[in-house]
Amino acid sequence: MRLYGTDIASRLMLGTAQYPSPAVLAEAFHRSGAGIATVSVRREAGGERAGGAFWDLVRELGVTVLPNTAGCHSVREAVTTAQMARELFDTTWVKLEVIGHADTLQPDPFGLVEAARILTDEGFNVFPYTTEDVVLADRLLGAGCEVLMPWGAPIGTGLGLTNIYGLRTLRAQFPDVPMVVDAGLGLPSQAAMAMEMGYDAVLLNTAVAKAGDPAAMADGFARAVEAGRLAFEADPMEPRDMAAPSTPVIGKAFLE
Ligand SMILES: CC(=O)[C@@H](O)[C@H](O)COP(=O)(O)O
Repeated sequence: MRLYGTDIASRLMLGTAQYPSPAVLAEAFHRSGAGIATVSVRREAGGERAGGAFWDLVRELGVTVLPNTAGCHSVREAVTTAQMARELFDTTWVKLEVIGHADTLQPDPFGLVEAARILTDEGFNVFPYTTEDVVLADRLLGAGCEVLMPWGAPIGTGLGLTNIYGLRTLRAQFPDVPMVVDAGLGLPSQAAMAMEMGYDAVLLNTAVAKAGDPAAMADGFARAVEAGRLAFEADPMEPRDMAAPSTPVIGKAFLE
């Protein structure tokens, strides 16, 4: 998978928040084989884990760091946080979150496009956390984003793919744009489904960090992502309403 000119081996991306301990976080990453770790710059920089130890732990994971602007509710906050992330991690990559609604953590579509334009003009490679809205997707691409990250469901809910029609439509409308289903996944089967639909990758955090055994869950997600991708590439059959016998011709084992 190629994102902003960089080859990423794994199609699973993991968040770094809410793990019970640094050791569990490291083990979960190890079992997941994730190629990208996302880090909330604003939360970590301001919280009890502020300072070198947490950043060092993230760097030691040996994966590509995708800083995010989680917790930002305005364009200004998001842009400032992205600029801070660039200094901290020496990267132009940023997962852009501009939250517009406190209860659903739904992105603010207007602020998102505005912030995306400012950041791409400043040379950032923006990964916008968005919805399945095709018009918003079009505006984000117009603002210079080359990757989209539509939600599966609101962050932290574990509800899975709540708008399958919308996600299918989005995927079909922009077939050449790399897209990552980000947020709301609760189970590996939901990640597999996103991959079967042709999404390029999934990003999740809560489902792994809050599992009873985060490392085992990370492993489960890794296998599901791989299985889903294999199925997509294998050109799945079209479902049909009418039954059809699996062995239609007597005495003929193969179609050829
Ligand atoms: C870590 C991160 O970037 C989250 O904001 C992300 O959207 C993951 O969401 P879940 O915790 O629902 O998987």
